[in-house]
Amino acid sequence: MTDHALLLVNLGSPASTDVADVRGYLDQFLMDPYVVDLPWPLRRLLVSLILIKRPAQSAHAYASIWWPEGSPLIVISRQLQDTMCAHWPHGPVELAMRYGEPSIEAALLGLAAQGVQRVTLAPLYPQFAESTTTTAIAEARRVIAAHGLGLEVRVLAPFYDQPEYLDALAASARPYLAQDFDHLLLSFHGLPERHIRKLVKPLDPQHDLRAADSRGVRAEVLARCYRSQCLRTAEAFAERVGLRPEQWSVSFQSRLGSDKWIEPYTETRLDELAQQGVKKLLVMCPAFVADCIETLEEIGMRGSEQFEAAGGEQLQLVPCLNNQEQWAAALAQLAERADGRL
Ligand SMILES: C=CC1=C(C)c2cc3[nH]c(cc4nc(cc5[nH]c(cc1n2)c(C)c5CCC(=O)O)C(CCC(=O)O)=C4C)c(C)c3C=C
Ligand SMILES: [Fe+2]
Ligand SMILES: [Fe+2]
Repeated sequence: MTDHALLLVNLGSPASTDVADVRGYLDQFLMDPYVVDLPWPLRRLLVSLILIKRPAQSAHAYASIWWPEGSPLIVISRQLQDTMCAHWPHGPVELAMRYGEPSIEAALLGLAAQGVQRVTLAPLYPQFAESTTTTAIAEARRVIAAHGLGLEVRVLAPFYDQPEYLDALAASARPYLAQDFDHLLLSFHGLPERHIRKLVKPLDPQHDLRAADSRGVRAEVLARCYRSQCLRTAEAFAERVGLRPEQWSVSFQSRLGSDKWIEPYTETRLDELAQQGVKKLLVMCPAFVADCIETLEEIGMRGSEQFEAAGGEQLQLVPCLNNQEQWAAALAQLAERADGRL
C-alpha cells in the first residue's frame, strides 16, 4: 500500500528576511484567532500596533540566523522530511507550514492529486496548545472541506510524555550532559496564561498555573494544560538522564505583548541563575523539535549575551532534535499509531 501519506506540519517562517516578507508572515500568524484570541476588530487593532515595530526587529533577528539555503526551521524540516521517507513505507512524506510556504493547502491538494487516500497529519509540537496544534488541525479540516477532498485523516496527538520522544530527547542531550556544567535550563515556548485558563478552568477552577511540578494533575486537565505538559516533559526527561532536582529547572520564553504569560520567564531565570553563581549553563528547548529563531537567536545569541552580562561564563545551547536518526525513528513509531480524528 503506497496511498497513505505522512504530512509533517510545523509553524513556518517568512519567505526571506526582507521587512515586507516578515510583516506579511507576522500578519498571517498573529491574525490567526487561535494565536491572538481576541474578537476580530480588537485583534486587527492589536496586531496592527504590533506590526509597526516588530517586522523590522524580527527581520533583523531572522537575518542573524538565516542560512544560505533559507530559514533554519524550513531547511531542517525538509531534511527531516527526507529522512522520514526511509521510515514511512506507506506512501509519500510531505511537509507543510501553518503560515507561509509550503502551505497546508498546497500539500493536501498535491497529495490528493497523487491519488493518496489516507493522510497521517503530524503537528510537530510535543506539547498541546491551541495556537499550534489546534490551528494546524483546523486548517487541514478547512482545506479538506473547501476542496471536497475525500481524504481519510488521522492526527498525531501531542507526544510530550511518549517514551519514543523522551528517549530521543535524552539521547540528544547526553553528550552535553557528560560535559562540565552547573545547571540545565529547560526553556519552553511561553503562552499567555489566558490561553490555558480558558481551557482548564471549566475542568478545574483551582488549577495552579504557578505549580512547581505536574504532580497530581488530573488526566483531563493535563490533556488541556500546555504548562503542565511542559513540566511533565521536563520531569520525565530529568528522570531519564538521572539529573538531581537542583541540577535543572524549567522556564518559558518568547513573551510577546503586555499580557501575563506563563512563568517563570526565561529572561528572569537567566539573571537569577547567573546571580546564584551558575557559570556554565546548558539550555534545552524541548517545545521545539527543530532549531529556529526562538532557539538560535533568542537563546543562543540574546540569551547568551544576557547570561554573560549577568555574571555567567558560558551558555551552551543544546540543539533541538532536528534531523537526528533516533528522532526520525521515534516520529515514525508515533505516526504509526496515530489515531486522532481530524
Ligand atoms: C513550540 C510551540 C509554540 C507555541 C506554543 C507558540 C506560541 C506563540 N508564539 C507567538 C508569537 C511568535 N512566535 C514566533 C516564532 C515561533 N514560534 C514557534 C513555536 C510556538 N509558538 C516557532 C517554532 C517559531 C519559529 C519560527 C521561525 O521562523 O523560526 C514569532 C516570530 C518570530 C518573532 O518575531 O519573534 C512570533 C511573533 C505567540 C503570540 C504565541 C501564543 C499565543
Ligand atoms: Fe511562537
Ligand atoms: Fe497546568
